[in-house]
Amino acid sequence: MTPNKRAAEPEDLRRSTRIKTNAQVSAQSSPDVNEPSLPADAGLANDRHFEEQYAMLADDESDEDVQPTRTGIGLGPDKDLSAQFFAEDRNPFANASFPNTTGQLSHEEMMIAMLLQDDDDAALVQGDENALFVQDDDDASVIQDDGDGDIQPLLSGIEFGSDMNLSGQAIPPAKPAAASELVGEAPGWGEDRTGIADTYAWFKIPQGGTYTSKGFFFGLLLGKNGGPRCYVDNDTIITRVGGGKNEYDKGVSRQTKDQTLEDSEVYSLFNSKANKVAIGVIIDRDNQNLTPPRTFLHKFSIMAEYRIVEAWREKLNGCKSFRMRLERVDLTVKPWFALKSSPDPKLLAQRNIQPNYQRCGACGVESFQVYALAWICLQHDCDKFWTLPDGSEPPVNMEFCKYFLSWRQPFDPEIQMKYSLIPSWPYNLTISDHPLAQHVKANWKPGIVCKVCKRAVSRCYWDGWRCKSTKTGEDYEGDCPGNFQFLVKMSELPLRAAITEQELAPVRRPVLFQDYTPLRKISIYDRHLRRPTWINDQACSPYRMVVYNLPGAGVVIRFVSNSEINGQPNGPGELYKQLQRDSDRLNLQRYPLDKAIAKGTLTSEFAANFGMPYDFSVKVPSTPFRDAPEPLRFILGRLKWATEQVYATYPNVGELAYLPNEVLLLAYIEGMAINYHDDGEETLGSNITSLSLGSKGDFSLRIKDKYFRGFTEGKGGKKLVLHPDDDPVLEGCANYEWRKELRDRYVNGEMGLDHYYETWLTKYQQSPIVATHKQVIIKFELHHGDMMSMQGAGIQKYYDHGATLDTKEHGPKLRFAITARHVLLTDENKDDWHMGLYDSTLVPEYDGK
Ligand SMILES: O=C(O)CCC(=O)C(=O)O
Repeated sequence: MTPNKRAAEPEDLRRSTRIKTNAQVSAQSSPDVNEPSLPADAGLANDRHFEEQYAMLADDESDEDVQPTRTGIGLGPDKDLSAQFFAEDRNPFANASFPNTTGQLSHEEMMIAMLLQDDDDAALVQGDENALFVQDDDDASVIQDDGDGDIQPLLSGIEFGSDMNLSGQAIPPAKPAAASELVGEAPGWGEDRTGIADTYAWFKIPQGGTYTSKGFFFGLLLGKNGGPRCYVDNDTIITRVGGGKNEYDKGVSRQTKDQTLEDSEVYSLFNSKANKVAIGVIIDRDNQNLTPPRTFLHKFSIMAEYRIVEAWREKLNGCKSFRMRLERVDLTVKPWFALKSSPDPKLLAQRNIQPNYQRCGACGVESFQVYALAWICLQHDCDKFWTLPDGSEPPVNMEFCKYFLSWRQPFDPEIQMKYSLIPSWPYNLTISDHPLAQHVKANWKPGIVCKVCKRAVSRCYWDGWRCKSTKTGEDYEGDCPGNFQFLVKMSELPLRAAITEQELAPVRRPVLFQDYTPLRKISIYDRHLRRPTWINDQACSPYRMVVYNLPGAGVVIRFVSNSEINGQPNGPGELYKQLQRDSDRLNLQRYPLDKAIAKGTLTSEFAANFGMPYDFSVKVPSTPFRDAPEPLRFILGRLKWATEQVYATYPNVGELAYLPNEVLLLAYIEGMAINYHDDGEETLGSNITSLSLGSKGDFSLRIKDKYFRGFTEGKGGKKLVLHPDDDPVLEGCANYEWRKELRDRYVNGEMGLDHYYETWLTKYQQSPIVATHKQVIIKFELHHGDMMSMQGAGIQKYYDHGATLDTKEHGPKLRFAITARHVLLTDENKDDWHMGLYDSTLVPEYDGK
């Protein structure tokens, strides 16, 4: 998705740095003061009712779902993950000189003095038993009875943040307030970002601090530390407008490039502001920008709905970087995360306080004053941009100007979030008993908010949502006190609905290869697609055997099924039905990946393992073959037969003929896929054979990046060229010709290693730039009843593979991929050997017919 780019600077940005014509400038009385004023609608309509909306993911076409990946799992011996890798005060009461000099009345003192003197034309606007709200022509002020009868004048024009003292400074508490000292508990929380991303449609991204989609800004996550000049109190947030141009330094992101209006986070922010889109905010338990500090119960807590008040540019780490100021949409209530001891919210009539504005002498543009130290021009193309009055660069850390902090907006009923802050319940109306309604993305992709403990719960179970921790270790949150679950009965999806082609299976399938497509129509990724080396209808009749030879690595063999095979008793048609009927016994689940960029990432597909435990980057518990439901045993019989055919046909690949003792069942429904990965664990034999049932899958095999490019990327972009003995120079790899020639010369003793590396790098520099994609070599469809075998350790070492369901055609889908492997028997796994044992009484023999 490429969001529309804005051609011109947005109106919103211009409003934040108000531009005056020369005529306006000269007509202005001096000094040019913007009085704090009340808006016409202040104090009205402040009891906003938060209507819950349904957060329907199904209609969101954004492609920002990050597919869980098994990439990098199951790495073979080459285990190569790394390679993969302030201030002239503009207030009317303020002294015009800067800085305030000692001996002068402080700003606050002057304000109080004026307020107490100048009450002649003051009009009582509003009051309650504790507070009187007085308004005169100039100002909105407060006199408050603190309960003991002493009238405490508060600063005119200042809405104290509940956590500020009289001087507007943050009150530093001795230690963070405990969660029990807070007003309430989070309306939603998550123990990992994956759960949050699944559940909250306004933060559908498991990585990064902002969620934007289709040119709008929807959600923000406040991490542990937003870096310098970030601020969070009960009502406001001041933080950077994140973005991709950051690097991390000890957990704090650093701006490394200028941000511009073209950056998606930036234009999305201005779009959302202009369209009055409120955003949802999540906070990390360890956030260090909270004033005063406090602790939360959970790793990630949903804070509230916020409106975007302003965005402006500053300099951070030498780069122009956007910063934003957010305000809670509903200021009439204390947020749940406020301290119980904090004062109750003030009425809105008190809140329309403006920040101080000043016009820049250099560019004539007004900017508001953000920092207490001095007013600074925020017009990014002005010579005085981000410069203190004495011409110096502002320090990295500065206190915020109290008027900036106390600035509040009048309530605006038009400001709404696109998706409910907390998804309403029942949140997903698409869950129904109709058999065609359950095997769609909208029914598995969204997480739910637990009705008991409010945890964000991803769909981990075939039969629904169970509120259980997906994590172990120090962040472990434990299981739901109420064992909350929301279960659905997955009805059977008839084959006729899973397969959308006119025929469920043809009599015989051709092997499709786009030889005559004009080259320009073939994507660069497909240029090296291999034709099968052998197609044979006799060898394993009635299957069509299609073989792809991968020299130096192994073979990929397809057993292409047809209507005859699919209709056999206990054949693919029946097995597809039986697996669904036995689903209660299959214990199909989505499990967290051991190694994932976003902690808690779940496999996209549901999985269950049978036979020997298979140790890979997902911990899937195993059921011994003898306890496996019947269809699994029939399937094992078929996979065993196919494995035998492979060994019989290709006895020379130098591998021992290990028969399967482990079966992994994967179940995919619409929107699920298994990303590129290999099955190259050292604990496995080198044959992997699978059966496909139900909807069509698209299988691809590609050269791993390291072998495709011939080098790995070291620190600072250094190219670490592969040792020639570890570079098979696979057909289809980048720079194939010269790499092959060079390696041959090395192998033949014509050049030493140093000369080899030197020549390699010289040739590489002379060659066209190589993209970091990994070249797809083999691509085919896996239809209902097809089997497929990968034979040879080199295939797992040099290539990775993945499978997707049709992404172009939306609708219910169900595909089972059942993959058999041989787990090597060692002393260490001796106690598990019994799990993989079977004989013909347990596993019916299959003869291919
Ligand atoms: O869905 C498929 O056919 C592929 C399954 C797979 O790659 C695996 O189990 O490792």
